[in-house]
This record gives sequence, C-alpha cells and structure tokens, in this order.
Amino acid sequence: DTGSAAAIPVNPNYDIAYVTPVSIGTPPQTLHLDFDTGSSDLWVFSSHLPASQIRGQTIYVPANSSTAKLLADHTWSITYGDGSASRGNVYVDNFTVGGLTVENQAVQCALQVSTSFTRESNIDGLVGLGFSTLNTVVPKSQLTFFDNAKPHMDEPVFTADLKWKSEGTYDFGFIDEKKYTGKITYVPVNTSPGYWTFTSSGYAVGSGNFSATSIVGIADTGTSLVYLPPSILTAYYRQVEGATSSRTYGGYVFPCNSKLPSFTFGIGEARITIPSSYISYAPVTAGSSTCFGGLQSSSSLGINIWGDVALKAAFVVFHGGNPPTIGWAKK
Ligand SMILES: Cc1cc(CN)n(C)n1
Repeated sequence: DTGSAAAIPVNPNYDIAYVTPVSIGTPPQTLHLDFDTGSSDLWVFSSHLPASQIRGQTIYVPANSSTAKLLADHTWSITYGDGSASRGNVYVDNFTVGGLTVENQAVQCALQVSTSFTRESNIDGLVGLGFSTLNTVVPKSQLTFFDNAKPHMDEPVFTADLKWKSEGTYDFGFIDEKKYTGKITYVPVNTSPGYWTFTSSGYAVGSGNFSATSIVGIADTGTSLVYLPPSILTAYYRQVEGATSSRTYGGYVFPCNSKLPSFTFGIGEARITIPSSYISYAPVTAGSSTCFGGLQSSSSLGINIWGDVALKAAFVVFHGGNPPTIGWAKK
C-alpha cells in the first residue's frame, strides 16, 4: 500500500504549521491534522469537548461512526515543548491518509485542549509520527499510524516535502524520485529518546566556511522554527544588522528590512541550505517592522530541533527500517 496527501500551511502569510486532510470512520469524517514527527499521539478535536474550547475546528464524532469502538478505561494526556496541552479518552476506528487506510487505529479524542489549540482554528488535531514508545495512552500505550501501516506498505517509509508558504506533500510507503534532486544522504537515527534523533555534521553561515561540528537534534515537522546551540546563533546573527536577542519577544529579532545570510547544515558530506527568506520568519506583531528569526536558541529546551524552517529546505525520508534511518536530499 501507499498514500500521498497534501501538507497545507495553516496561515497564508507565515508557515506556523501544516495540516493534512484525513478521513476517520464510517461514513468518513474529514479532519485536517498536524502531522508531527516530534510526538506519537494521534488526537482530534471531538464531540466530547466543551463548546467553549472549540473555535471553528472540525470535530470527530465517534457516535456518528459505525466502525468506532471505545477503548474502555483508557485515557491520555500530553504536553508539548511549547506548553500547549490536551487530554481525553480513546476510540479505535478506520483512519485513512491519502488513500492508505489503517483499520483499528487508536484515535485519541480530546476532552480538554489548552487555549493555544482553541485559538488555532485550522488545526483539528495531531498525527504523531514519532516512535510509539512516546505514546501517552494509559494503561496500554497505542501504536502510531505509521507503525500500524508499516506492515502493509510497499516500503516502510514516509517522506516530508514541506514548502515555504505553499502546499507540500507527505507520502507514505514510497519515495517519489520527482520530488528531489541529486542523491538522498541517509544518516543513523537514535530511537531511544523516541524522536527522529540524528547528528548533523556541522554548519555554515551564508557563504562562510563550513564549521565541522556534531549537532545532535531531532527532525520535527510539528515545530515551526529551528532551535540550535547559542554559539551557532551568535555566529549567525552577528551577520545581521540590528539583530538582538529580545527578552520581550523571547528570541532573536531584527529589523524586517535587514539583509539576512542563508544557513547551511551538514548531513554527512551533503549540505542543505536554508534560504535567507525562510529565516525572516514573521513580524513580532502584525504590521511591525521588527521580525522574529527562524533560527533560535535551544539553550532553554535541552534539545536541538530541526523544525519546519529547515525541513522545508529539503526532501526528508523517515525510514522505519531495522534500524530506522533518516535521509535528506536537496530539491
Ligand atoms: C502542538 C505542538 C507540537 C509540537 C512539536 N512536536 N510542538 C512544539 N507543539
């Protein structure tokens, strides 16, 4: 089996997140979910939520699905790196992404979501594509869509082709040679943390020399920006006129009309370059002439994160073999 589905920016102006249409249940209920390689819970806005916590999202109504079954006495609760959170109960139902169906997929129904989820009206929930060891369902943890689908897939892979301010694709079960140029460089993945954790071979700022240094980090489609060690941030933003680390805005900001260098990171001998346009991320508030950087410090996170700002500069293969690996190609 294979599947292919769109990755649609939730906001036309800034790539805050991407959502993908999925079908749940019988008859199919279509929701738009944030595919997140940085977590492993599949949860949705549901009919169990109080109306006060719903602001335009599409909800999943298990009572309207003839194939939905309550997973009795199971609950879940998750908090993300940005402080957002949700919790609820669990059903199993048919779950289809781009023509690829998993029967009896655990669909975690929200009974409560935090305000940042309520405020994001274009996200109806998340599909965790991290390792199933991170799933929060108790007493029995559940498998991700990818783990459930893998045995039926032509190849045990999914790929991310995210795009800057436009619609990209998630493919499941195959690698589309048309979506990248040159070769795919695969590097090992450490599955112990439960994320797609790999080691980058170094970085360069603009046209500067490449600094060979191991950067352990995660490939996280659910995080908007790139978070790296402070020393790399200093090296980058020293090249940006008027850049400063702002306590007010919680990170590096600069005048929106400043000239920004590109940022290159290493994958083995290969190099992926993030264009400067991706790094001028967004005005700090609507209409401001001060912009927030797409590269920020990981010092408060304890982990380096290659979020969408980096991922959309590449074609990325999440290979779920034994052992799993991650592949990067230019496009
Ligand atoms: C909702 C959500 C997902 C992620 C990345 N895993 N973050 C930081 N927030």
